Amino acid sequence: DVVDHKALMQEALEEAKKSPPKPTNFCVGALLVDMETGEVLSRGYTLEVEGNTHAEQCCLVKLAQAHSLPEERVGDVLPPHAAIYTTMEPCNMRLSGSLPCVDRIIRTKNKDGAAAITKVYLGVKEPEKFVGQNKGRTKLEEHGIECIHIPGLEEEILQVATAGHEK
Ligand SMILES: Nc1nc(=O)c(N)c(NC[C@H](O)[C@H](O)[C@H](O)COP(=O)(O)O)[nH]1
Ligand SMILES: [Zn+2]
Repeated sequence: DVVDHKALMQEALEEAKKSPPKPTNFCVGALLVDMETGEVLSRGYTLEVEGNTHAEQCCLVKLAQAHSLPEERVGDVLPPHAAIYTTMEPCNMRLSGSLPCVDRIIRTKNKDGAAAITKVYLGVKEPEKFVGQNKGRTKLEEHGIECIHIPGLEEEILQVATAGHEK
């Protein structure tokens, strides 16, 4: 395999550590990667981009902005096999009511209308603290987007993710 999944998940965790802790969300880090070359196309962490933004959302919007595109058109500039590495599985519902990352990932199509992001690598499932069980993986799989758990970093990912929560 040309890419080292655990090394990329570790890089996503390094992004998560940059996120300002908050009691009402999780500190998450994410990468957007070209699966054929292993090149990191974009990185993001929770709240990096102004507004109440998620790590996966930041990856998408930063790359779109770099090409003067709206977030929903980022697929235009993605390679045929892009993947997201996120320390926590993409959200499927957000207490703020903002568009969940599962929907942002699904709507990202390339020029011929196919899903531009075909794999999601996740470090941990979302703890059932804010929105109960996250059914996002099922929804992604229904849209042909494979979700793969990369084990080994769970403890540190959760420690970083909940840094803003009262002990
Ligand atoms: N995958 C993921 N990436 C993130 O960057 C992030 N913050 C969460 N967090 C999921 C959690 O369910 C939501 O943070 C709460 O539901 C509050 O919703 P808002 O974040 O305020 O929209 N999950
Ligand atoms: Zn999200």
